[in-house]
Amino acid sequence: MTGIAPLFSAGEDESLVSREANSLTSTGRWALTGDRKGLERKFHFKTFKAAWDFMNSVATECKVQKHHPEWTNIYNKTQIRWTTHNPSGLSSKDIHMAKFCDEAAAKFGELPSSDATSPGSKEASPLEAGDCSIIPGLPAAPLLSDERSRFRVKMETKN
Ligand SMILES: C[C@H](O)[C@H](O)[C@H]1CNC2=NC(N)=NC(=O)C2=N1
Repeated sequence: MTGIAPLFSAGEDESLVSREANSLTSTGRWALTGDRKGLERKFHFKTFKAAWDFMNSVATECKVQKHHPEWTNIYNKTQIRWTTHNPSGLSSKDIHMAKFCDEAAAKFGELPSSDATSPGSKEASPLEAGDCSIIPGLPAAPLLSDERSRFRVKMETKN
């Protein structure tokens, strides 16, 4: 793969994590995050229940791995970012969880969706997809603290 190299979590086998990250991004589904410290992708399911069951199965593996996602869910779509907070960067746990997500999503009937591409693409984000959209144009995987305050501002300006 050409393209930008990840920033690895300290102590990682960089050539191994790099190869595995490349193989995940080469499918076109996972993308390196803007800060190069993580991988992210969207998952699209038929129903909210399927998305939620998928997230529950990922959550169970999170407990096993002691590793946690940055994610959002809106209706039948889930956007997930895997990055390691400490030490900061991309790690083998992120790779493991990304692969786990791909396998779990298939089990829960992930839809082949043109929308399930890298978040930076021009495709519609879950919020733009119209299903449960409250604020069109809000980023799909917001940093919670930022977006909560943006949400408040939006709500306040309505009154
Ligand atoms: C003690 C515990 O294992 C750590 O705090 C874990 C928890 N989950 C984690 N999840 C992620 N994504 N990055 C971490 O550095 C991390 N650290």
